[in-house]
Amino acid sequence: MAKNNKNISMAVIRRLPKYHRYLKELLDKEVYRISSKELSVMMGFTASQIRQDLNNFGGFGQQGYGYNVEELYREIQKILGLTITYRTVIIGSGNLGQAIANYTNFQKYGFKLLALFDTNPKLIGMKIRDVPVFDIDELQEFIEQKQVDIGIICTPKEFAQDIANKLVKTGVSAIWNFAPVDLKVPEHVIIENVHLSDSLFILSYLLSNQENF
Ligand SMILES: NC(=O)c1ccc[n+]([C@@H]2O[C@H](COP(=O)([O-])OP(=O)(O)OC[C@H]3O[C@@H](n4cnc5c(N)ncnc54)[C@H](O)[C@@H]3O)[C@@H](O)[C@H]2O)c1
Repeated sequence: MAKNNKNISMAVIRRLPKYHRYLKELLDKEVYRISSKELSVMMGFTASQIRQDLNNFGGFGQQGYGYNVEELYREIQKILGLTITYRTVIIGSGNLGQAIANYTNFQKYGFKLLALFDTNPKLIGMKIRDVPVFDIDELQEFIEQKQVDIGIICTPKEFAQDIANKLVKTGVSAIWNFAPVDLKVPEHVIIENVHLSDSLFILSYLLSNQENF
């Protein structure tokens, strides 16, 4: 059984999605048992790192047996909260908002998309897959009525703080922010930023510092 998840460090938590992904691949290939050494070769972590990480939430490894892939996968799903259904909305229904809405995999992991919002009359009234795009003026009432958990911000950065304030006011618990700006929200609201350009610039640094480039 998992220990109290609150005691697991964020450094370990940030590695869990990678464990989740690799274990899912193993299950898809009908591999049900794996040693920390084999996992380490696959994932590029040391075997001792893997043992340390997985010891954080219960001893799943058995000497001479390795890890039970299915049990470990289920436990990591539980720790990551992926056994819960979340109600989400997207604010900003342009390129990125629509791409996220069209990516059905998030639904499979329990992130239910209820609606998108925008200010552009050409988009309002449209459906992305089967999900409606509403006027931003309807955001507050919608969130309160449908008890939305997560607001996904895909607007230009100039509007992102104002949208975040609106989301906080309606009582959402978490914000997934794609606008390239650091938003200010009260402590009780969870915020996770995805700054794609930060990652791209690291790639640029590595590439431009490569010998022979
Ligand atoms: N497209 C990408 O690959 C990408 C990558 C990284 C980051 N981002 C960031 O994501 C955000 C969206 O990018 P995009 O390419 O989808 O832009 P986009 O211009 O295609 O879409 C933005 C949408 O937000 C809407 N909008 C503007 N103000 C609004 C408001 N107050 N309330 C509700 N909707 C509003 C616009 O009408 C538009 O439909 C930007 O901040 C961008 O920097 C995008």
